[in-house]
Amino acid sequence: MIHVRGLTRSFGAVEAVRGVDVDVSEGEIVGFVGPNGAGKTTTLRMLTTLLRPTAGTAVVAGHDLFTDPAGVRRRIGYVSQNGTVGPFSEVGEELRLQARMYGMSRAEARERVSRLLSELDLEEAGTKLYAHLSGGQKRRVDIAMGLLHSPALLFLDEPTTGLDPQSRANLWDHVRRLREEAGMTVFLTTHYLEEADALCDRVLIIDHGRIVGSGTPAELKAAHGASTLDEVFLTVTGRELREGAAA
Ligand SMILES: Nc1ncnc2c1ncn2[C@@H]1O[C@H](COP(=O)(O)OP(=O)(O)OP(=O)(O)O)[C@@H](O)[C@H]1O
Repeated sequence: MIHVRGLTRSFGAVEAVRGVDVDVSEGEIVGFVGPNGAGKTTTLRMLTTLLRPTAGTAVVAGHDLFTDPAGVRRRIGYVSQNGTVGPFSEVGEELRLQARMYGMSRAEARERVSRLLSELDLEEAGTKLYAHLSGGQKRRVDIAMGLLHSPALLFLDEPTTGLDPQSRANLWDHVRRLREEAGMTVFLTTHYLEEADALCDRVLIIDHGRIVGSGTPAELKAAHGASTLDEVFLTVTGRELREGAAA
């Protein structure tokens, strides 16, 4: 679903991403972790066609990132940290409007949105303003927005940041269900290593623009003689993720 070699992006003298290789298979949930400024968002923005790489090759969801970015966009969903729904938009209406922009008829849009709202336990949220929802509901609405066109591959940028533990667990249940019921491939960034450990099939660790660790959580722990991913992270980056996050 993702095959990337040597992906690179500089901003002037700053080498944000320095030759990253990524392979993600269909149906995998892959966690992308790293300290602040490590290059996660830059990588995500490149993989989702929002930022042009300086170098590298990449096939994302079956389309070449460089020669067919529109093909990539048709098959992926991207949920950014900020979301895209206006605070004073009525959730259902906004989703239906967006569905119409994807070319659905009025009836198809109504059907698609009501199905997504139901799948994401958002039935009650449909008639509310986005600003009036809980943090967890907002994140699920953001995800619904990213799923309208039934993408095969979903990118989530820190989907659980700022949520309380219960809402985080609930969100993860939904992410897992997307994979189980729709066969969705999910590539996400997170600052919570215990979540990545419990929920990701594989984890990629990026630091200073390079991949410094990759494998299943079990493989990573075994390779570093660690009992938690936090310990692995400390070993490969020389610091704790939360320290990085706070910095
Ligand atoms: N538009 C830009 N112009 C200049 N430098 C940039 C730009 N975007 C990112 N950078 C730099 O590139 C590096 C990687 O940033 P990036 O946002 O990808 O990191 P990150 O891992 O996503 O961090 P965070 O966890 O804070 O979101 C940083 O040094 C950052 O300052």
